[in-house]
Amino acid sequence: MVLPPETTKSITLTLSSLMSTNKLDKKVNFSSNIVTEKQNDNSKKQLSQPNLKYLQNAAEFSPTFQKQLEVKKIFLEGRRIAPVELLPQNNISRNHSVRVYMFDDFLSAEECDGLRSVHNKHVKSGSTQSPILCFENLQTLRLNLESVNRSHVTVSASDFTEGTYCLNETFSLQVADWLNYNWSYSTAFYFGESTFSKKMAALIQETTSLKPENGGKFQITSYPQHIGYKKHTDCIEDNSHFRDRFATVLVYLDDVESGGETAFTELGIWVKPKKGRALVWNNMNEFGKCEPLSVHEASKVTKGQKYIIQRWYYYESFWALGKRMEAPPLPPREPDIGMVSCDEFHHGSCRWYDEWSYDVMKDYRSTMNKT
Ligand SMILES: O=C(O)CCC(=O)C(=O)O
Ligand SMILES: [Fe+2]
Repeated sequence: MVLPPETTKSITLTLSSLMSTNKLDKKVNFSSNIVTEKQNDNSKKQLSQPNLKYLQNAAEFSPTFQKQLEVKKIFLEGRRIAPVELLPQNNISRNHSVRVYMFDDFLSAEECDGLRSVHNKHVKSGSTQSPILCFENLQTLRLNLESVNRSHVTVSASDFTEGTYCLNETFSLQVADWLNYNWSYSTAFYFGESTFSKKMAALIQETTSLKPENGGKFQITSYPQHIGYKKHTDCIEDNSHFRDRFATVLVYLDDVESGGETAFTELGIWVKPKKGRALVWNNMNEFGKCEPLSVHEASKVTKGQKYIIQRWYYYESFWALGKRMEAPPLPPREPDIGMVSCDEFHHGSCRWYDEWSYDVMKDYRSTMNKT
């Protein structure tokens, strides 16, 4: 999916105070960890001046690079956590860098249950109001409408609230209804916000060599029945910079009754969700090039629900990576309202998020495109 919220480019717009991550460092108790900060009422905020401290910190930051994925077996708390390489099941030559590994029992049943429960609570409290819907572009909005037999609804750029790719609250409600609320739900927590985040980052480092400082947020996602996520790469093909997702770590937090497999369509690899099972793969090669063969999809859940936790590891780290940033001032919105972001129609799906990203803003995106 194309959603790089943890990018340094936003410094040209705003970004002021950053919360001290340690403030939220509580005991393992999962429920206290996810998004304890209330969203401010951004509707009245103007773009603030770039914060000097931020700019200084960002300028002084020296990146670390993650160019390899090296897996190994460990024993932890009575569990044997061992990698199994999943080999391409079609005739594709091995002349590419993508490696896919599976570890069963990566997380314990208690950890999976704790993460699911905190995610559910958080989604419930965040979805008391219908969310605002944001789209990759106008064409994505059109194609989404077409997919639910609403091609007769005429939409234009003026349907997006000024400065954004988001619909206003009333139109969001209408489109959400047409789309039948068909999306997955993501909640996030950040390194240092809990002892669990540190434990998980250390476990990943030990088993895969992926450095905690190259990791982004921890994202828990649930897929209701009939929902999946279309075929996509986690990195941006032909990207001109290295601040992109080198590797993905995904752990299934429960079994799924039917469907919900992660399918690497080009490699012919197909993985069934199983509670505690991790899937780890690289999306980019050692030279920082996005590998099209890493393309994958979340097949639709046909019965039950699916839960995963993911963390992306970036080829080149940057100062804002893995830090909870202040939410963007646009679009105007009620406090605590959720966001649904719909990625480019053919390479992504719609997903509800508990936090707002700068990606919804037009001027942010034009800055991204120019740099
Ligand atoms: O849920 C899955 O199996 C894959 C999810 C995924 O690829 C993503 O969110 O980028
Ligand atoms: Fe993905």
